[in-house]
Amino acid sequence: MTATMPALPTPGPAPTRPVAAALDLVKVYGSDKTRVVALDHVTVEFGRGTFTAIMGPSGSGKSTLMHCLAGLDRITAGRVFLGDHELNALSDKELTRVRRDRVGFVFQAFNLLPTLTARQNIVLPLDLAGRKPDPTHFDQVVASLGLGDRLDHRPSELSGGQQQRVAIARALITKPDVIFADEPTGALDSKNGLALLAYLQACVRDLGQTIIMVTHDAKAAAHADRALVLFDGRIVDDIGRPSVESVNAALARLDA
Ligand SMILES: Nc1ncnc2c1ncn2[C@@H]1O[C@H](COP(=O)(O)OP(=O)(O)OP(=O)(O)O)[C@@H](O)[C@H]1O
Repeated sequence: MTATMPALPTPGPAPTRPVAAALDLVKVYGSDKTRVVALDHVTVEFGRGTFTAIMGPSGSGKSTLMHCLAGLDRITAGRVFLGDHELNALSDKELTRVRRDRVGFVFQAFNLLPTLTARQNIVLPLDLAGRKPDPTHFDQVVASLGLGDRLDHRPSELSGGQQQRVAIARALITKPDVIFADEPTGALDSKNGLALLAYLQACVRDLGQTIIMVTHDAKAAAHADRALVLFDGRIVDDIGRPSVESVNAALARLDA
């Protein structure tokens, strides 16, 4: 089932056609005494080919927002759009297919399958969908990540930085509408972390990829085009061209 994405007011500079959006999104966990409002009427849109960081204190709703936008979690109220789909209107089966075909994921723990080679891990989402990789795209992704001579290695034979690059190649291989990255540099040293962030920026700039990244790290957020700050399930700041200073100042205001 598809639906037209409504026009939403866009804060920040240079709006592009949105590829993901939440409209009056509410997510409640539990009931009665255990009831938690994790997202409290969130409205936001993400332009195609943009790189957004989601920040905020622990428990502010960052992961919940990412999971709802990615179709990993069902919403309580409101609407969520991804590509041509209104996720809340899809059956579980349709949602699984959209997630598999239209979304890429990169996690802090690289989540590679240990018994598969790098090559097999990269093409796994296509295998699961019964699709063959486009050889040109495969070669481009592998070359741009410098993985050409590592394709027959298993994850245990790769460094942390190389494993995370395999995870990014796996996320890129389906040409997804959005890549969701959850603390992608969390398990890397600062040199590998910076290299990874530079690569994510290049994916946005050169491939027009859309990336939404949850992070606690102001330095990581400063690599994005935009930083959203969440607090108590609401978006309280929306910073265009974030710097370490502007992000830290926004977080400091939360304590004031
Ligand atoms: N499955 C769940 N069941 C019940 N409550 C949940 C569940 N998942 C999240 N919550 C609650 O929802 C709120 C938002 O959680 P969320 O994980 O989205 O925050 P976060 O900003 O990602 O936090 P962190 O930075 O610590 O990862 C929190 O109060 C959390 O305890």
